Amino acid sequence: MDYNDKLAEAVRQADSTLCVGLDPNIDLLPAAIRNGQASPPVKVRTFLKKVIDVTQEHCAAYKPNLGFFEALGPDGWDVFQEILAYLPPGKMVIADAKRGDISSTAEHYAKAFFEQLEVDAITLNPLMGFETLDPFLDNASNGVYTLTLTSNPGAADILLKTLSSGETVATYIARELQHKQESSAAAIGMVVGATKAPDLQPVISQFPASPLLIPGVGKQGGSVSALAEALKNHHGIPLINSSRSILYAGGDSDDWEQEVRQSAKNLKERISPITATYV
Ligand SMILES: O=c1ccn([C@@H]2O[C@H](COP(=O)(O)O)[C@@H](O)[C@H]2O)c(=O)[nH]1
Repeated sequence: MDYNDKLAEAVRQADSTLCVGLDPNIDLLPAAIRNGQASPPVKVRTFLKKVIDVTQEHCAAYKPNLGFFEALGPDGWDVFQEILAYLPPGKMVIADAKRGDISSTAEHYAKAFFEQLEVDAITLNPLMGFETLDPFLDNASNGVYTLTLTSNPGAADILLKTLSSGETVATYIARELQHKQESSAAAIGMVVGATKAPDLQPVISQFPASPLLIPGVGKQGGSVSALAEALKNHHGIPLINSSRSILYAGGDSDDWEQEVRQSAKNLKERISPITATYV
């Protein structure tokens, strides 16, 4: 199935555009797991499986961020694979890896993520140029989310700079991605930050059919209502990601799983006016 069809089906099935970010920070795990005797990779595996159990009814997608698994050392890769295998069928799986390199290297990243790990999508960094995306784009069932206007303050350092043409770098990237989509089988999506909602419209309007991956609600403080306004004329399906505000909602409470479940449910409900325009 094409990436955009899989995405539409996942959103329809869950009646949700929520993407749960899987960013397992060993220091923030609930006390009941953190203080146990198991090794850090085992603790992370136990934690994430419980998170997946209690959030799956509320989300369309999961976004594991590779950095958190790599930080576990050699076992981290095994945990990553075990978690991928544990994710329920029908959920979109986006590897947040932010890769980007010359084509002979990028070909190997594409093989690793799409052929070995079999994720649905990967995040890519376009700073080395648009040809670096090519190795990821030959299969219609795959998606890529390209950093376009990121949620962090440093987006102002490059992505919000104005070019001599008068447009921002982010707007230029979005327009180039729209051109690239015309000759690509895979779906080309954009990563845009909810924290940048006031600046989003001129960017995403360059590529209105592009699926969007939107981090920045929750701990980064992005406003859901400002985001809804920015997305008003966008046709590509958005996935709205939150990681820490869901994963660590339970703190050290004995009932932490219920609080994680409730946090995912609450965010699903808050973004439901956005979801409603895509189901
Ligand atoms: O512009 C970007 C791109 C990626 N991220 C990633 O999303 C999550 C956000 O985590 P929260 O805990 O919900 O803040 C994290 O994995 C980032 O690396 C981003 O925040 N902004």
